[in-house]
Amino acid sequence: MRLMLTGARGQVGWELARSLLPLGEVLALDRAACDLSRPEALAARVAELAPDVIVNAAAYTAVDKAESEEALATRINGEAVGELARLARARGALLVHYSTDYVFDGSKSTPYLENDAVAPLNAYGRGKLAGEQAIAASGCDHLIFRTTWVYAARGGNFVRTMLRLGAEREALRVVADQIGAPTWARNIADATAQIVAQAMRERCEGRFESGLYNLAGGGETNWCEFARTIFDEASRVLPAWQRKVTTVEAIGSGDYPTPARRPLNSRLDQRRLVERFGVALPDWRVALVRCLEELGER
Ligand SMILES: NC(=O)C1=CN([C@@H]2O[C@H](COP(=O)(O)OP(=O)(O)OC[C@H]3O[C@@H](n4cnc5c(N)ncnc54)[C@H](OP(=O)(O)O)[C@@H]3O)[C@@H](O)[C@H]2O)C=CC1
Ligand SMILES: Cc1cn([C@H]2C[C@H](O)[C@@H](COP(=O)(O)OP(=O)(O)O[C@H]3O[C@@H](C)C(=O)[C@@H](O)[C@H]3O)O2)c(=O)[nH]c1=O
Ligand SMILES: [Mg+2]
Repeated sequence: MRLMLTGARGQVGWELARSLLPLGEVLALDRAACDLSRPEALAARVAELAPDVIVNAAAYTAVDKAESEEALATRINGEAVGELARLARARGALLVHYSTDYVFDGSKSTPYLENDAVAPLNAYGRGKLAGEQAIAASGCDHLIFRTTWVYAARGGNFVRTMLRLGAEREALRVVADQIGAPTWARNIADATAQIVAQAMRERCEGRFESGLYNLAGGGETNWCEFARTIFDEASRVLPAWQRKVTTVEAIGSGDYPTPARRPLNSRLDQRRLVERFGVALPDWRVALVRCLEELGER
């Protein structure tokens, strides 16, 4: 089996490049090798690589910057995704893609189900929604995983930002009214590999059905509690990390102005994934400790 992987140097892409290895030949492409800001160039790349599966881990993920670059964000997260989907459809390949909790406005009082009404609050969310819709419209065989609050030992993410700030400053202010579940990129990648293996068997047997699935860490928290947990666990398992922060003040979103609005409720109900694939990601605290331990081994 030939698996074309885009965004191979991103948080999820980096982990996928390893997790997908047992499935076949992984054709891992970074931004230079496959640039989604040029959708018109994708057809030649796909023809050349002849993949059975296209795993799209590339995305424009700078949420605040997207407010002033919506056209570019939407070209990458919407138009290019539609082009990949049409190319997958034309050659009978399976498309695996990731989307986000930011397709929702966060006004629901319980965790979001896959078929809840979407209403993105920001440009990034609108572009990601356009990508989801383009895939559905293409008619290709696909799996879309909506994930949330992704972090990893490498790349730009909240955990690494907090480790940096917590070693520099005595006091931090972090929003406590946005709730969700941190998700370790490693867990996303491992779950993806297991699910793709199952999906390819189902396709051989002619009983595969495309679908959209929530895929997020277990449990729930808010950004402030997440930050405090990062500091407590890092103090315990990362001896080389010099903790300076003593106070993490819980604030409201209104006290932390950003260009992009963010949903207050980012919780994604995991039941559909469990029922269809028997896959559930570990509790966010367990995954965080594993990731920090790995950072400490470097
Ligand atoms: N990060 C998060 O919190 C969340 C992410 N997601 C989704 O999960 C998926 C994976 O995200 P994640 O790994 O966290 O994101 P990252 O930002 O870590 O990685 C994205 C990768 O895409 C690459 N990229 C950016 N622009 C282009 C382009 N024009 N052409 C090709 N590649 C490009 C980046 O390249 P370069 O390294 O050169 O910048 C980077 O390697 C995405 O679909 C994202 O929308 C969903 C919910 C939460
Ligand atoms: C650095 C910092 C952030 N914050 C807040 C801002 C924001 O509400 C929250 C998290 O900050 P981030 O910049 O990591 O948030 P953000 O980049 O919006 O994270 C999102 O990324 C995209 C790609 C997604 O798809 C989402 O699931 C989500 O993970 O913490 C503070 O309150 N204090 C701080 O010191
Ligand atoms: Mg971010």
